[in-house]
Amino acid sequence: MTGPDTTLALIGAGKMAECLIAGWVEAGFDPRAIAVTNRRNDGRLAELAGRYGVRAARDKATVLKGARVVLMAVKPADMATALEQVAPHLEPGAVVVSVAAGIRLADMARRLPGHPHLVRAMPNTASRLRQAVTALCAAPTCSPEASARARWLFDQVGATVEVGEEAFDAVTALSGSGPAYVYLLVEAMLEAARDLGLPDGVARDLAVWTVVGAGSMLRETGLPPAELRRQVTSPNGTTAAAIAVLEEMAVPVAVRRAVKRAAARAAELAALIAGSGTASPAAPQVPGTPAATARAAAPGGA
Ligand SMILES: NC(=O)C1=CN([C@@H]2O[C@H](COP(=O)(O)OP(=O)(O)OC[C@H]3O[C@@H](n4cnc5c(N)ncnc54)[C@H](O)[C@@H]3O)[C@@H](O)[C@H]2O)C=CC1
Ligand SMILES: O=C(O)[C@@H]1CCC=N1
Repeated sequence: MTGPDTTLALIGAGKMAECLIAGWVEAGFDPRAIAVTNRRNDGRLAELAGRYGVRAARDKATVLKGARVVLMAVKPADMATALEQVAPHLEPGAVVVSVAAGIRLADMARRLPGHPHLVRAMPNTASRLRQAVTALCAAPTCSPEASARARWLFDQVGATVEVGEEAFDAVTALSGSGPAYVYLLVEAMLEAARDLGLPDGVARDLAVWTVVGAGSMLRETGLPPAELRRQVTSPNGTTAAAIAVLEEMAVPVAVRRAVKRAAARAAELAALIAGSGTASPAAPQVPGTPAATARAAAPGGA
């Protein structure tokens, strides 16, 4: 599946990098065409090399040699340093793709002066199973061929969609972070199932297939989620009783607020590289939540 044009270097060997590597190898990508590096020499590189057969090296010059795609998979706070380390070793035609939340194309360009082929991407961890959705946006300076090269890679691990850069914080909040919202819901469903006396294994199977089935219904029928929900909800039945509790507890309001807070946090993370110094390393609490209220009430709290 791969040739010299898709020789790929990953900068950062964390969770997102591994999900992408797993997806690409599963897609038939030659693991020897993938090189990965990491900041720390803590066994992580050997682990990935052993698990997937990829090449791994601490030295950036080694992994970047011949790379036609350079995937930046470090945390937003580490992006400035990582880009500056990469800059001297880039092949002229390489496309540099960042998957970092918040980091803007203009911020990448500042750290890679004179390098035109820049792409932002927001995948999610389902790339491990080739079921991700990835949003992409290329810099205006990026050649169509380089942009297509980047998109092709993400096509191998799920669906892709091109969006304007102004949409990226919203995309990050929706589909980048989105799997975690679903997992939280399943965690709570499983805790309730245990309280109701269901064995853990049975409950997990039931919950997993429920989520898979609901996702497939959304995808295959194309119906609005409200209509699909209506089909489940018999008047005065069990679902109606459950939904009444969720609405009483303002769960839909909380979810809307959570997704918007994630988007706002992406915008704050942009400041980490822009150097404005306004971003806090940890996400601040949403005003009105118990933790935020407690902090605000504490001496010196804000
Ligand atoms: N985890 C997720 O579900 C998703 C993460 N992302 C983005 O992917 C990026 C990575 O996230 P994770 O994999 O979750 O984080 P992680 O903390 O698991 O991995 C980041 C890795 O980068 C390494 N690193 C830091 N500075 C480096 C440098 N200068 N050179 C080489 N390696 C360096 C760290 O040692 C670490 O192993 C973040 O920017 C995040 O916003 C995007 C979509 C989903
Ligand atoms: O939580 C984060 O900041 C990253 C970006 C999207 C998913 N994980």
